[in-house]
Amino acid sequence: MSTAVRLKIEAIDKVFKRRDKPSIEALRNIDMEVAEGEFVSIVGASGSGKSTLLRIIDGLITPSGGRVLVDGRPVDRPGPDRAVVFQQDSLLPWKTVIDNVAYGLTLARVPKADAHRTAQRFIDVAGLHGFEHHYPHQLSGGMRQRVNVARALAVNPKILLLDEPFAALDAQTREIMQAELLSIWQETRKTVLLITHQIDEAVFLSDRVIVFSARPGTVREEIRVDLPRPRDLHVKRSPEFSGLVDHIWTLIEAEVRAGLRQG
Ligand SMILES: Nc1ncnc2c1ncn2[C@@H]1O[C@H](COP(=O)(O)OP(=O)(O)OP(=O)(O)O)[C@@H](O)[C@H]1O
Repeated sequence: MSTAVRLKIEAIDKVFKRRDKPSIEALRNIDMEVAEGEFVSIVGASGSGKSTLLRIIDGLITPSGGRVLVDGRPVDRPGPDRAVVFQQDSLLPWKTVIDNVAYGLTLARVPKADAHRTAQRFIDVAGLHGFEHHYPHQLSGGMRQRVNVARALAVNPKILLLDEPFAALDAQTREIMQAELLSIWQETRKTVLLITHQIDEAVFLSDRVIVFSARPGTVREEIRVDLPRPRDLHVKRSPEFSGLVDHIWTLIEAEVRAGLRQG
């Protein structure tokens, strides 16, 4: 595996200033790296600043201190090198699947035939072959999220940022989507940073899991996941898998209790 650093987070702090109310320190001195082609997840208690960090990486929020580097170059605004998938799908309801997936390319003035060819490739990768001309309302929640992932990949970003992409799905669909995401990742080998509340999801998908402390979010621990790849859902029944999940659970539980004591 390549060890080139694709994403570097250097000493990121974030304090939200609020009118007539105390400021909120969301993140404190976050340092982390994601290698090219690596799949990394961040887990942590609610309010530990995970989404804030993802938005800083995407360039939607300005940090109070520190910087984000992609391939060694600082970034401070959204750009085509980073694509985000959020919990709620952001598909255009009046456009078909293929036009939704091709949308970013058309905005970048890629000729329609080329845009559709690329879109078709990622529709196939995402297991949506045959649904190209459906509209979002004709699809299930899981399928809509696959369209979102296909759309994010179609613009060929260097980094795919996933913010709780399956949180709105039921438990069974969510498990299937985890396996689908893994096969998409195995095929494309994108650099991925995922935020999730589900510890088992993080362990199943990732090369590394980063556990955040309660607010202000700091890196509490980094856990390498050495489960063999390619993985399928059966790996969740292995003792190694359960051991990792238990360990992360214990860390987060301690943070949640510490957070509750702080109020
Ligand atoms: N725009 C904002 N203005 C003020 N406070 C904010 C703003 N955005 C986030 N916060 C606060 O910053 C802290 C971190 O929020 P964030 O959403 O990043 O946490 P999170 O770890 O993603 O939480 P969750 O897991 O519940 O989604 C929270 O206390 C939140 O209320």
